[in-house]
Amino acid sequence: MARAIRVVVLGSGSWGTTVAALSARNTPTLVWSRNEETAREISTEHRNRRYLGERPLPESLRATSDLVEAAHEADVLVVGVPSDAVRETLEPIADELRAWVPVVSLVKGLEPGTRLRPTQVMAECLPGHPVGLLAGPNLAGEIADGMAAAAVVAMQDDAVAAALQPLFATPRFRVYRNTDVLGCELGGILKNIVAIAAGMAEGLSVGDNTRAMVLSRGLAEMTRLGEAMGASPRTFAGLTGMGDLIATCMSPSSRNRRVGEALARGMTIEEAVDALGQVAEGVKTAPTVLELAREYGVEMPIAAEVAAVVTGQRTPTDVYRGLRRVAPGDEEDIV
Ligand SMILES: NC(=O)C1=CN([C@@H]2O[C@H](COP(=O)(O)OP(=O)(O)OC[C@H]3O[C@@H](n4cnc5c(N)ncnc54)[C@H](O)[C@@H]3O)[C@@H](O)[C@H]2O)C=CC1
Ligand SMILES: O=C(CO)COP(=O)(O)O
Repeated sequence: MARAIRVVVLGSGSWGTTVAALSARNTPTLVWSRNEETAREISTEHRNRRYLGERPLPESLRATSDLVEAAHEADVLVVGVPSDAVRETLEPIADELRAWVPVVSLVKGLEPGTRLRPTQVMAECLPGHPVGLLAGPNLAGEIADGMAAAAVVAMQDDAVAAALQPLFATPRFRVYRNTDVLGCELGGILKNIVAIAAGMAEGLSVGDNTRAMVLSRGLAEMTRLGEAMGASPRTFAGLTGMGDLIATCMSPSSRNRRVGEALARGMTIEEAVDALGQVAEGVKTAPTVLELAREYGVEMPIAAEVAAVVTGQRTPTDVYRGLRRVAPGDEEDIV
């Protein structure tokens, strides 16, 4: 009998640990933490208290703080560190992985400086490995609590996606497939910026119509950039686009939304990020996305406003007051 596929998850934050817990229900799974104490806590106490409180993790989930040991074990490699840590995490293990180990990104930000998407960074660091991602409306705490949710595994090769599906799926976690890796990845990255705008709306107590306007025009500009970059616009109407946008903008537990709320209540960006103590990818991604929008000749007014706030050039109140000054164009004018 063939041995079971071994999944290795790099990163033991809220989402890396949660995905590792899903996978551990299906197949042997090891999670790598840069923090030795966290690795011990996961292996022996079946908890990751800093990120997931007292939620129990499967007893079969093992953890290590040895990156090379983790790489040697992987039949499938899942990357769950923040976008600015992907390269430094993967470069040391490029020669430690077996040939053709599929790499699955969980990361929803752009690499600062290079403007590369996480799957592009992964392909650069680990040439010869198929690279794709798992994304969707997946707030870690709810999934760790066993609430029903769905995600998409996106790989260029649908046969690889089909082989990965059952590793992450559980009766309460449906995993769909998509071959539009670019569209699925951009959805997860771009919605974080709109979630900061939605958080500001919450903090300023704007009306529900205003919130709906921000979400729908946010989705329009996400789709516009995606299509200009070569993604299918249909992807943005699915789980990784509209689905993730709705979850993140509506949920009080979204870190990006919480940053927006904190800014609207008068905190500086540094205070808001410090108070969070976890990653909110939209903060660093907003200015980088604007550079991409300029490169592709696409208008992204909401991202521009969010970038102006997170870089300290405008206040949330100015931004929402400024909505009145924007002349509306043709709603269908997507590209
Ligand atoms: N938490 C969630 O609900 C979801 C998060 N994501 C994405 O998953 C990615 C990871 O986020 P979370 O787990 O939520 O973050 P987190 O803030 O909960 O944890 C980040 C983890 O990365 C580790 N880390 C930070 N810098 C590192 C470095 N330089 N080298 C190695 N490890 C490092 C931290 O020690 C921690 O274990 C992000 O891109 C996020 O947008 C995607 C879907 C859902
Ligand atoms: O990506 C997420 C949900 O799908 C998590 O969003 P936050 O990073 O804003 O918490």
